[in-house]
Order: sequence, then structure tokens, then C-alpha cells
Amino acid sequence: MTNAISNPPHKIIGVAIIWNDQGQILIDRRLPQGPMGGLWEFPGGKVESGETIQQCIQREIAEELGIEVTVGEHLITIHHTYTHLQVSLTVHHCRHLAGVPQAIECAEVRWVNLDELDNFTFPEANVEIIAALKKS
Ligand SMILES: Nc1nc2c([nH]c(=O)n2[C@H]2C[C@H](O)[C@@H](COP(=O)(O)OP(=O)(O)OP(=O)(O)O)O2)c(=O)[nH]1
Ligand SMILES: [Mg+2]
Repeated sequence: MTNAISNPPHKIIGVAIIWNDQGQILIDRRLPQGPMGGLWEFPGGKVESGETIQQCIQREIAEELGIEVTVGEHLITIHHTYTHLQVSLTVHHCRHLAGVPQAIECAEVRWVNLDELDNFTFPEANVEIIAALKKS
């Protein structure tokens, strides 16, 4: 088999579990076009060169949602292989500091309670993140 199929490119992704003062978590819906279009996710994106995970998360959250967060404790890192991409989802708890979340680079944003997460469809790799979150 070709290498492209057996060994797709690998990206490190900073992922944020953003908590508000009501104990809710922010989720966003990916744009309909593109990979995993229309699925819900925890906000985040690819780490750029020279950037720490904390810097990546703060930048992605500002770019995608227009809000400020503080990046806290590491929750879990999930390594997952999709057809076209291998991802290392590096997940941190974060706290909402300022700004009203806006759907700048996503289709929709919502604050939800932990027990509401099961009502939304997430990418395959998120099953383990959500399980870790419920245990934490
Ligand atoms: N942000 C985020 N990405 C996730 C989650 N679960 C999951 O499998 N992913 C995957 C989807 C994508 O392949 C990858 C994140 O990359 P992305 O497309 O959001 O990257 P980005 O924000 O830097 O966007 P772009 O500039 O490349 O368009 O990780 C999740 O909960 N949050
Ligand atoms: Mg993203």
C-alpha cells in the first residue's frame, strides 16, 4: 500500500474545555464544508511552529470565537488516526475570562452542561475525551 494511506500526516492539536462561571462548557459546530464538517467539537486547532500548546489554545480561541481564556490543567492527550490525518489532541481545561463567544470560524457555538454532551455528534476521537471529562 502507499505510504499516504498507511501513514497520513500527523498534527498536534490544542483543544480547550472552556468553563464558565455556571459550570458549563463551550462547544462549537464545524463548518459544513471540509473534514468532519457539521460535527460538534471542543474549540481548538493546529499548533504552529514555535508555539506552546497554551499559546496555540489562546490564539485559536481568539481567532475562532473572539474570546479570552486562561489555559489550565492538562486533561488528556488522545492519539487518533483518521483516513487523511493523524492527530494528537492535547486537551486542557480552560476558564472563560472575557468576551461573548461568536461563531467566527465555525457554524455555531453553545454553552452546555456536561450531561448534555451526549446530545451532540462529535468526531470519533472525542469519545475518550468526553469519558475523561466525566471522570474528572
Ligand atoms: N478543535 C478540535 N479538533 C478536533 C476535535 N476532535 C477531533 O477529532 N479534532 C480534529 C479535527 C481536525 O482534523 C483537527 C483540528 O484541526 P482544525 O481543522 O480545527 O485545525 P485549525 O483550527 O487549525 O484549522 P485550519 O486553520 O487548519 O482550517 O482535529 C475537537 O474536539 N476539537
Ligand atoms: Mg479548529
